[in-house]
Amino acid sequence: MEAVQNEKEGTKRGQISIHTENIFPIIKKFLYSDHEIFLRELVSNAVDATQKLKKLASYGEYNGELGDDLKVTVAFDKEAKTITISDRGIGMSADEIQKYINQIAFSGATEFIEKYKDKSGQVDEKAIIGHFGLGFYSAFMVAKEVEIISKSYRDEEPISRWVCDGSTEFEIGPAESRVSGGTERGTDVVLHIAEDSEEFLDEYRLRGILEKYGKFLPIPIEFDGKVVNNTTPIWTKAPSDLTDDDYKNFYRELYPMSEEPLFWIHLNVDYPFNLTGVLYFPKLKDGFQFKREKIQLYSRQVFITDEVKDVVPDFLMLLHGVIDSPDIPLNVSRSFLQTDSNVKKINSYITRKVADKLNDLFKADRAAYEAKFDDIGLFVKYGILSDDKFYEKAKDFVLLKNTEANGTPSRYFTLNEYREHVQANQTDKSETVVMLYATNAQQQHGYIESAHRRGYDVLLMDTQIDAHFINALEYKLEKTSFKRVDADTLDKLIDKGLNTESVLSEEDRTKLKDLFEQTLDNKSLAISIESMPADELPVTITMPEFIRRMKDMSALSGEQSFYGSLPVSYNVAVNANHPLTSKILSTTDAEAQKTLVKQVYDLALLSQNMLTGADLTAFVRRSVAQL
Ligand SMILES: Nc1ncnc2c1ncn2[C@@H]1O[C@H](COP(=O)(O)OP(=O)(O)OP(=O)(O)O)[C@@H](O)[C@H]1O
Repeated sequence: MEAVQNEKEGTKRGQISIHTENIFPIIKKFLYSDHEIFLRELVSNAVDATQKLKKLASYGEYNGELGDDLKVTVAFDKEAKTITISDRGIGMSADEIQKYINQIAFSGATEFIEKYKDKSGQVDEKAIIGHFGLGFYSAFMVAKEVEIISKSYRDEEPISRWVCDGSTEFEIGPAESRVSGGTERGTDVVLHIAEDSEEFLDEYRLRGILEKYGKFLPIPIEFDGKVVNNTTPIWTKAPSDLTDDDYKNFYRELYPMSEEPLFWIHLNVDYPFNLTGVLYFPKLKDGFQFKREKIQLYSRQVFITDEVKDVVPDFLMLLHGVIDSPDIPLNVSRSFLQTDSNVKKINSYITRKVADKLNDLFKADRAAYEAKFDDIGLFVKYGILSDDKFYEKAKDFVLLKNTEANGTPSRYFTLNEYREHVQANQTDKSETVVMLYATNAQQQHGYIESAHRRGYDVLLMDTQIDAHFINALEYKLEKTSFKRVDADTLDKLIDKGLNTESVLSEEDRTKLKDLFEQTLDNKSLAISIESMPADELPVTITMPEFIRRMKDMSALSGEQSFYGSLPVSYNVAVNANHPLTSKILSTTDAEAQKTLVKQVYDLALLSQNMLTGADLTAFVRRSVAQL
């Protein structure tokens, strides 16, 4: 540290000096955790160099032949233990090599953009990948020695050769020819692979890396005589130039084994950040059997990662597709992504676009939207749960589906429509609209039917996310509560304050309760005698809403929770007004009375799909004996 005496006595000011010898090994080791990245960096440089040449030609600053095949070639030699990346781009003179390569972190790319910014006002920053002036050095993660043989596009410059063994010393001098033997413009980067990196001297491995990172690079990349990339992926084109088939084909290119997507969104922004991409809504099979990490993140057509956790809102992680943004740097780190303001903006932009698209689909063709809703519903509900801004839009297009009633097929409603639909008949004495739902139309059939008989409507909430969804709706919607049809007796589910008269005396009620308690002899059952309409079942088993819902919610989160570990409790409501109840009371034979109690209780279990094993066998025997 150099230090100078400050005016104030005893205080010194200084400047920390960094020595390249010290920092070089650190860069080599920590620049990228993944060594295969070297190829991405070097191929990106070669693509950049080619793009720059095209740019110069378009500005009239390069008048030579561009050649038909402005491609980048990757080759390897197992014997010589080399990997060579060659391009026919702008090339470098000896001075430029000294300037761009020898000065770490002095990026030629940044300088290039600066220089050409004002030229025509249309320098395409997006076309230039490099930004940091560090990428080249990733070569030393796998090579013990690196050669650059380069011929500048300027005719007067001779071919130069630079060699460095990864120390801070290098050699530079003239060369006779390029690696190909010719003297044409462009650059060869020859890596002499270190012993611990010989795994890269393998056709399969190299092709894999090229296909992973370079699948959509804008300049053809040739490996082993074949071009590995598609230089004009659809996200680089204007939506108006694309057909549905183009989008579907591209989806297949990305995910060869997948079913056709439901629909897609073409993203395209250039202010306040740059972003293009196509997001697909996949067909989701059976609730939550989806795979995350399906969205691929690119920066100027270079693949970066498929961990888009911070760029894409969590609830949209189920989407598929690509996002390309030059505003996301190549060497991204998690902590960077989390704090970067562009990333936050991208996140809310994507949320908005998705909401708008869904809204458009809903408005444009409701029937088609409804047909897809079973698949889309998961995104929409998940979005409502996780993002208030999304909810603000989604509340108009999220749909509720009811169960079919007496031959009336089920229908979809928006939140407002549904409220309208049930308000008159399902408002309780505290002015709360009670929305009834079933989680399994088959298992809860008996309860659904009883509700329908009273003219109530029952929603179907049969996806795993629904417990959370209705919980969220209860918070968001005023004076609304959701109750599962079997959460209580109907009079209590929607308590209108109208009590059905009981035909039983107080004494009979106590007697009946004691009789059920003794006969069923189960401490976890809460038995009550209720005055219900005579045409409802003699016994109804219910499961209180709150604990059950909490259990359902914790089941989805997969975590052990307080509610998850609670035992299920059941309420047994005996219908005081049912004729069988009077019959039980008037039966004088104690055994016959017990049999009746067991029988009506088992019937209630049976209707709830809860009668199994030995209890079921006993019930069947008992029933047969009575016939
Ligand atoms: N194949 C090449 N042809 C011409 N110039 C090149 C080539 N490879 C590297 N360069 C020059 O060397 C510079 C430094 O390259 P380097 O990869 O270290 O950084 P960068 O590409 O600018 O940024 P990044 O760190 O993002 O890769 C480049 O900006 C470019 O000017």
